[in-house]
Amino acid sequence: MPVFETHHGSSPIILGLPHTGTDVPQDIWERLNDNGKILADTDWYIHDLYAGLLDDATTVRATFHRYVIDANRDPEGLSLYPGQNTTGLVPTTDFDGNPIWKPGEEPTQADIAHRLATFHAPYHAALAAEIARVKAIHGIAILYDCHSIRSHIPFLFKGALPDFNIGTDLGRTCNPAIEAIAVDVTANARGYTSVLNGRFKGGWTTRQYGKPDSGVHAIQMELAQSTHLVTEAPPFAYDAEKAGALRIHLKDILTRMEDFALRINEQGRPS
Ligand SMILES: N=CN[C@@H](CCC(=O)O)C(=O)O
Repeated sequence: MPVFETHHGSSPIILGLPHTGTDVPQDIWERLNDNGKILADTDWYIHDLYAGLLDDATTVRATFHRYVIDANRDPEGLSLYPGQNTTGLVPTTDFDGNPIWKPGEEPTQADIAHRLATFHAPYHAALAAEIARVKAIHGIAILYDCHSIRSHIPFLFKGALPDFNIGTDLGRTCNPAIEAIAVDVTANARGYTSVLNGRFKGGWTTRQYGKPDSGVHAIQMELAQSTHLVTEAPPFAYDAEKAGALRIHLKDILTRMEDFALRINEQGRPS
């Protein structure tokens, strides 16, 4: 079972998709409790939502579920938000704080080490290789990490989440012009709400790869699932009409970021 899928595109944009996978090996599946087996914290359909928005963007998609191991967490196990509720490298709870493993079946240190080597490391080796390949072509690479989450999760945040949650680790992970594109498009998207570096500031992926001084820019987009699902509960069905309206804005963001990267590349070329 391949643990990731890649499309080697020609665009300067790379779409990271760490949380849309639903594959769980049988031996791990048997250790999940009934709550865990709902796989509630999946970024449902996010790869479909972004499909075809750019002509030839690179995509790197984890096919394994985040309950196997979370590709958007520090492999050393460091918390994304020390002191706040969040989920870990191999989560023990879902986003509501409820256990996902049968009693006595929580992952051991040996399990975590095995899953790091089998899932997390190969996914990130593929992502790093694509970033290097794209940067070699264009002199710049923009990693846009695609996420979604339920809009109401009291364990993680108060009230309702905005529709678009842009994360750049307080501006550290990309050129300000790239951040500004996401802010401008989402602020002007009628009927939608948005925030920059609110509750979701960018996960480990964004923080790890976003090194603007070296030409690698990273930005995370966390979408409220109410923008493209029928309901944010099982069976987590896709709402094609809502998604169609949302895709217009996502396409605008990605197209403008691609144009920015191609322009920078042109300007940076020796004459
Ligand atoms: N849908 C996923 N959300 C991300 C959020 C990362 C962040 O805190 O910015 C995650 O848990 O990995």
